[in-house]
Amino acid sequence: MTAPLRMGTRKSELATTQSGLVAKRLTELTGRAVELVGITTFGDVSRANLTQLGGTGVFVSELRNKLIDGEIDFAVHSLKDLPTADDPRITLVATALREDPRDALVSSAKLADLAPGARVGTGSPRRVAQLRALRPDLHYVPIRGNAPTRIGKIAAGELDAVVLATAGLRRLGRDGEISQIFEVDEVLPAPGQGALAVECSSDRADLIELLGVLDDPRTRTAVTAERAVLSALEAGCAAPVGAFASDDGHILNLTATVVAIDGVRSVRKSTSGPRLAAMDLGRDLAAAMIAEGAGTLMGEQAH
Ligand SMILES: NCc1[nH]cc(CCC(=O)O)c1CC(=O)O
Repeated sequence: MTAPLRMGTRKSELATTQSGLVAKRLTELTGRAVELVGITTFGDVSRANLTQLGGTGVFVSELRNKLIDGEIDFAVHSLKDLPTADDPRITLVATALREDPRDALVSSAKLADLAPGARVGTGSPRRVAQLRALRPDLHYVPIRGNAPTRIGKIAAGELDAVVLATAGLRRLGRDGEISQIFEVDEVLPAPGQGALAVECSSDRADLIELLGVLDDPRTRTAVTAERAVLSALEAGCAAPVGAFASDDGHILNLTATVVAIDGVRSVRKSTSGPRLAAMDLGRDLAAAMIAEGAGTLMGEQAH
């Protein structure tokens, strides 16, 4: 009998749920059994604000080290948590199972109906800046912790609303608490939001072939374009950068934005082109945004 594949995952409920979905799909497609290996990352332990942790990949590096050591065969991450910098020892072998990419408001009211001065929990500069453009009169409160902890602050009376990814809420079965899903023209999601990433060691040609069955080609092109924007802007997952692409099988439509933290000034641009030119589309769009001052807007909030 073939030994089960060892799948590394963070231990949060969302991470294990997402990893479980990938494991189930892999077993369906290949007949291979999968064993789950729970791993604690620096991002799980540190209580620092994510924007202050310095550098990207706080949720990812430990899992990558274990892939390189051979302790695990593959790892599953939220694609939006992956750093854009390429590590040649690691292969992004599949981009899979993209859920609704949009951001959601968890509250008893829609954003427009919250009372002036209401407290909205989110630590993401991207979300704060875009929400300020819609409701400049609300208080945006930085929060951390997993989704259930964040939502719990509403019942505890600390917050009136929290903003989270619809994808995570659906996967946790908490989407019944959503009062509003933001359209992408209101709040542009983070690059890669809603999609899962499967990584393995670049040395393992056997696994690259086996795990490749998990890849969804349209998700691959969309997230390639979105992440190319982020990479060309030299920004990480804590930057005030939104990007969303959709691939109809021929044409890729891509929109990206950089928003100043005051929510007033922003650069937003769209483009479209052949799906196989995803990387160039993203890179060219970022260059056009920089020409319109996107770099200056990002620089302002770096420190
Ligand atoms: N940065 C944390 C993170 N990484 C992925 C998700 C949700 C799932 C996803 O976007 O795929 C979340 C929480 C959130 O933003 O609500």
